[in-house]
Amino acid sequence: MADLPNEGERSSSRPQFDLSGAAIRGNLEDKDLTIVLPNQFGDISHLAIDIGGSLIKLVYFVRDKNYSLHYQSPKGRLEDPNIDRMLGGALHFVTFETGKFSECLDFIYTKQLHRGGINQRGCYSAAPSLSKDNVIIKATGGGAHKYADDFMKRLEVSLEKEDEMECLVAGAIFLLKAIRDEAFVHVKGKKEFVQINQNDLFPYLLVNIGSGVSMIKVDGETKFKRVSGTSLGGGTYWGLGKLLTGCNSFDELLELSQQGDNKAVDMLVGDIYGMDYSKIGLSKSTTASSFGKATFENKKPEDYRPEDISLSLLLMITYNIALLSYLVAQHFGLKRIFFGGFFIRDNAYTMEAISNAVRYWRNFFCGSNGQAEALFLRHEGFLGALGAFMSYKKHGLDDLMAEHVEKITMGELYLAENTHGPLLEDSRPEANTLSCLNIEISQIASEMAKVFLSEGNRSFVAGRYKDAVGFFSEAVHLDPANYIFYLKRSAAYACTNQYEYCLADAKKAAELELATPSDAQVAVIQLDHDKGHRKKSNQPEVENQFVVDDV
Ligand SMILES: Nc1ncnc2c1ncn2[C@@H]1O[C@H](COP(=O)(O)OP(=O)(O)OP(=O)(O)O)[C@@H](O)[C@H]1O
Ligand SMILES: CC(C)(CO)[C@@H](O)C(=O)NCCC(=O)O
Repeated sequence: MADLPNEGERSSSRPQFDLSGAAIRGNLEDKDLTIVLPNQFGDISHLAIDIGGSLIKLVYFVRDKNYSLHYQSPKGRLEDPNIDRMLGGALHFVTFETGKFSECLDFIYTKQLHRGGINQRGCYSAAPSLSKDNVIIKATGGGAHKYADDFMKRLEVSLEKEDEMECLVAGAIFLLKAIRDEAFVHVKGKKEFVQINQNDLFPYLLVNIGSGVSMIKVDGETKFKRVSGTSLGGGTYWGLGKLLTGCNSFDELLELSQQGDNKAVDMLVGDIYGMDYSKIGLSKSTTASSFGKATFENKKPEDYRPEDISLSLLLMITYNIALLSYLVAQHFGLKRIFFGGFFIRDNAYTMEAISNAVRYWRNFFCGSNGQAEALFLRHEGFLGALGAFMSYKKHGLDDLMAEHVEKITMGELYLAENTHGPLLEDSRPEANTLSCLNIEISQIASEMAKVFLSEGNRSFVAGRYKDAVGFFSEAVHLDPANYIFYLKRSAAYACTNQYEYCLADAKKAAELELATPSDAQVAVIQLDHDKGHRKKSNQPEVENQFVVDDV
């Protein structure tokens, strides 16, 4: 087992990730993207973030004994205070809209992810006494630069910036090398998972369709170059779609496209020729000009159905990105094009359109000799965040023993009809992605406060009064209306000879506890008495009567 770092020594230099046995938790039909790391025994950094033009992506690790291959629970072992450090765990994936940045900060704060998170038993996964100066979070994307000050102000953490392209590449390589059932092709509406021979992975083209599009030629783990890009991206679909249809969310716009008929908006070859233009290989149903029909029809914008507009826009964007990608791949002689980014949104229609376009241009240019193929990744939108996560310590995937990386056989087919709906569903509500936006923060805060309360109690009983003050303060911060937390902190302050604070907290507790004033009032009297006593004897003795059971 890896040596454990000293508490409080949290820096960017971290023990190696143990990726052996890494696997996606759900089955192939699931949207659950949680990645289980069953053999991660050493300490591990808990949060990385990718702040893009449209979306913020979080990846965080939570230890969990259920995911440990080696975990046995003989009686007594659970009492080992170091047990948490020996367990495996899982990587969780969450997104927020960049425009709702403060909700993301609330989420991180409430879960205390910036301080190492809370483990299954409700304890800090990292050092509770962590010096705030040491706390860094790996971050990538443009927002890592733009929002660094906000992180410092709200969470008192520094963002350690990692280059966006490096992170995209590192994230993709991690997924392709370590995770089974990650990559797939889309054929006739179905996903077909593919086994990628690790010795034959490079070179490939990585096309990340975010707000804008980056095309990266990847020749090796650290050998890559951004060879092209286009501003015609996910932001264009969502931005134009919003303006033209009045939709309130990306998912609503995408949903509309499913009921759309692009022929109602697009000018087809048939509209121009009245027939196929077979000499150059264009059938009459081919789109000749996206949105072109509006030029000759005497209609107002509101006469066009939002469904048709959405589909026309979706096809316009996907076909053009696919064409550009194909041409770039062809130019560099690359046979695989991996498409990532949240624009894809696990949407069957989008993937089908991209795959068909790549196939069409491959046949057009190379006939049956063509090899270029479109591939997709289940963690499509999280490449950058995963890359940032991996960068805590340049992990060197080659160090992994080959037999540790599970190889996949051809996965079961995935039915494309099921690909709509929320992208990332998780059986546990706290690990949901977009649904996190609706999370009841105050309820979580109250639960978290109880966790801090019990940690405080534990420290108090163990005589670690300063730590107890820290824990009870966190509880007060999270749930300032609960008198118990002030009462507890008051007791802890008494033990550290901070009588002014002790009395102030006891009074606050009495003030809050209107329903059953007796507890708090007794405490004030008791503390007033203790204060006098201790001033005389100078002994930090406080009776454990204040350490009552958890609320
Ligand atoms: N809930 C959503 N809200 C907004 N956009 C969404 C949503 N779901 C999917 N998208 C699509 O995903 C795109 C953003 O993808 P992604 O998160 O990969 O890029 P980004 O990091 O925000 O952008 P960039 O890398 O260009 O800064 C949006 O432009 C939109 O097309
Ligand atoms: C600016 C970035 C890299 C930010 O992620 C992305 O949005 C992008 O690649 N846009 C396309 C820019 C261009 O090459 O025209």
